[in-house]
Amino acid sequence: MGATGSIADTSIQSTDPWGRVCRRFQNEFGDQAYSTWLDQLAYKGIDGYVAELTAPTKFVRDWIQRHYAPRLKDFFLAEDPKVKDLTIRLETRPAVQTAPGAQSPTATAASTYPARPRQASAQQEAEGASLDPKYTFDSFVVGKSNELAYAAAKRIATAGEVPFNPLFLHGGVGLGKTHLMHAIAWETRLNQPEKRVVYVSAEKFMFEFIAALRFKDTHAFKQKFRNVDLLMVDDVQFIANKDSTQEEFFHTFNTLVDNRCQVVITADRSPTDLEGIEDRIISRLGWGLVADIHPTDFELRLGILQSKAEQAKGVDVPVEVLEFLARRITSNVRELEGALNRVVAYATLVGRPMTMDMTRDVLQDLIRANDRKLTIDEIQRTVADYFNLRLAEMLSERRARNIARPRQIAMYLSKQLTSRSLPEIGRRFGGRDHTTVMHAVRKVEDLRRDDAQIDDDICRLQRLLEC
Ligand SMILES: Nc1ncnc2c1ncn2[C@@H]1O[C@H](COP(=O)(O)OP(=O)(O)OP(=O)(O)O)[C@@H](O)[C@H]1O
Repeated sequence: MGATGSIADTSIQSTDPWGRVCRRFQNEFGDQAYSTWLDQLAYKGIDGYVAELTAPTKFVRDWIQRHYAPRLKDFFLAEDPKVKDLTIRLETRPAVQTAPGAQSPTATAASTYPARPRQASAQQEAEGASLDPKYTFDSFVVGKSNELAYAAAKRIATAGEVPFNPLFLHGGVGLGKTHLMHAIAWETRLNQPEKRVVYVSAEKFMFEFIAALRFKDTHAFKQKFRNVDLLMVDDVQFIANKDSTQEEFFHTFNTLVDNRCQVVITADRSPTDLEGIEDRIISRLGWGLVADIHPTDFELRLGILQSKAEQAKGVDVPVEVLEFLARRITSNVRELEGALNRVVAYATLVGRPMTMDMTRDVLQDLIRANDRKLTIDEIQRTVADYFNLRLAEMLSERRARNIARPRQIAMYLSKQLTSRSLPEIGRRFGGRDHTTVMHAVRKVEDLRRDDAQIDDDICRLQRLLEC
């Protein structure tokens, strides 16, 4: 929050109208709405008869415009009779800087929100608040590994017929499943506010179900989860081996799908790999569209970092630091964000420009944890991809230079970057002799000295292979 934005700052309240506008807002809409929405704005002053505010993202700006702008104008007018209008401009702020070391919260609570009047009540706002306002489609960076999941999620959030039900998103930890679900919820709220949307973690679904059984209130529970247009259940693997919860989930799921209400499910693995979940449920989960979010590649990690770093206004993050992070922190996006936050926070605190040495120092532990052993298989695939060859082609007997050269480079990299012996490498390259590998290694060493283009290709490949 900008210096002029905090209502806790009493000196501000007494000297400009913003503090008092905030106080009015908080009284009318509640603490939750204040901290979720208004606290994100910065007050810029009153220009003539227009009160000027800025918002950090398009999403926050649009939301406030739609839901709160008329009341905000009233509040300004009450403070200053000159004010006839209100503008909210977009001004990105240093999001990574303000939350050093913090990881984005993962919403776990159920959030239910029926279609709401333009002016939401504080209670309704509090219910919606477990959705993270940062998790929108705008802030989701799309790459090869997540494009199907993104497109399917977007499709659900946009009005119109959806040709698949349910949508089952799966992928490893921290790859954006929850982010996409929240984005669906936010976007649906904007585009189709009449829809009843429920987002719930499978864990919360189970706890609510158990509570309903305990307090003999299963009717209300069923009403809540079956009387919706869009149900999203996060981390469904959680209900593995929980028999009665599974049963209830199955009925809820069937009721909704039979009524053509959209269901979105996420899990850390594909339906067929889910263990401890009944076969009939697994089979139904796979009926719609199953979209896998694959681990990120270097380009996507770099894209995500660039997008986060752009928000870190006032902190200059050198490209080489971004590339270094994208190369070395490969585990998941949550860890990647955490790493950037840590370096930004450190540079800000010590007041020094960010350098590679600083980055290596600050992230020693993370870098060590992300060190991994490259396999010959990965090298072969990366090299084949890089030179636009099929893997089988590269491993074949063909001697045409456009195939033989990449093969030699892959052999060279296998020798450089793994601890495999020459005969082992030969075997992995279609059963070739160790002398062939030795020849390839020498040849590539010579070429690197004489041919700048080849040297450049190999440097790029090494970077791609995260070495
Ligand atoms: N493609 C992306 N673009 C921008 N941010 C991303 C992307 N993918 C993941 N993130 C960010 O990474 C963090 C982790 O994502 P998220 O919580 O959605 O992961 P998840 O797949 O639900 O993980 P888990 O299995 O732990 O629940 C979030 O801060 C999210 O915003």
